[in-house]
Amino acid sequence: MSRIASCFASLKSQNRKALIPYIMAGDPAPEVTVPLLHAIVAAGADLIELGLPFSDPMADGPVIALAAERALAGGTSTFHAIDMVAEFRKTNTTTPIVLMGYLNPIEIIGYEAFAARAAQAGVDGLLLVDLPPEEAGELGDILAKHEIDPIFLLAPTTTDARIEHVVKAARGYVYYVSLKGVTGSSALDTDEVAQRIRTIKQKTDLPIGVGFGIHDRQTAQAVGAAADGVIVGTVLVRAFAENDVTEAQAKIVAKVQELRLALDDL
Ligand SMILES: O=P(O)(O)OC[C@@H](O)[C@@H](O)c1c[nH]c2ccccc12
Repeated sequence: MSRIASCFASLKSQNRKALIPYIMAGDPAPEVTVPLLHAIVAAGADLIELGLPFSDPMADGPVIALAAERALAGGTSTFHAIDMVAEFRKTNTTTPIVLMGYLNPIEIIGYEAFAARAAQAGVDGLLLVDLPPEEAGELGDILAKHEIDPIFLLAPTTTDARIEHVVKAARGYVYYVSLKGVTGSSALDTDEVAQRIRTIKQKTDLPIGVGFGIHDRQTAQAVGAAADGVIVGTVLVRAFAENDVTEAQAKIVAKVQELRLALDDL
């Protein structure tokens, strides 16, 4: 069983929901990331989405786009991000890590070189925002060979026919984007999210993680009641824009703890 599958299976057997923080690799500096990964696991993260810095992150709002800029300015590349996972794996062999980014840097590296190195580092999944399953062909085969789960996005506007198609190509979990717009948007309609999750669940047994707009106890509980996991990005990443590194880390840890308690109190 993959690390992602066993993570969700173990949570399910305990009737708990996955807490999935998103952080940007190398934000604001390379040496910050690995200790932060360990700290958020200790604070209650079940799985981590690690952002790959990219210069044109079109699905991201200003908070995460600025995090990518800080990471790039600090010298973090896709390979550096993979090395951070290898470093993390020296002392953590259970928490799944999904790399999250855009296709371009991976095309430049080459699919095989990327996947081989990511798999060796202990990466579990890959989500490329601008790569729909229809276009994943060759990369999909290479990821399968290296046992890296391809994660795909479903949006409020995805038709039922397309949901079927996407979930067939997906492994690990399905990422349902709770609202239209870019990361960091608010205006979460939790009733609509719950209804969409029911529709998706009729078409797949994969766990469903929901992200966009989750930032506090109330939004985590409302979404966590319907989904298998909640993904939280902007409210964490923002800490680095507003504080020095030590304070930012403390705020991120406190927020992860708050969300963990909220999900365990459902
Ligand atoms: O930032 P939010 O609203 O908490 O949503 C999670 C999101 O940031 C994270 O999963 C993510 C970061 N970059 C993305 C690009 C597309 C989809 C999702 C993402």
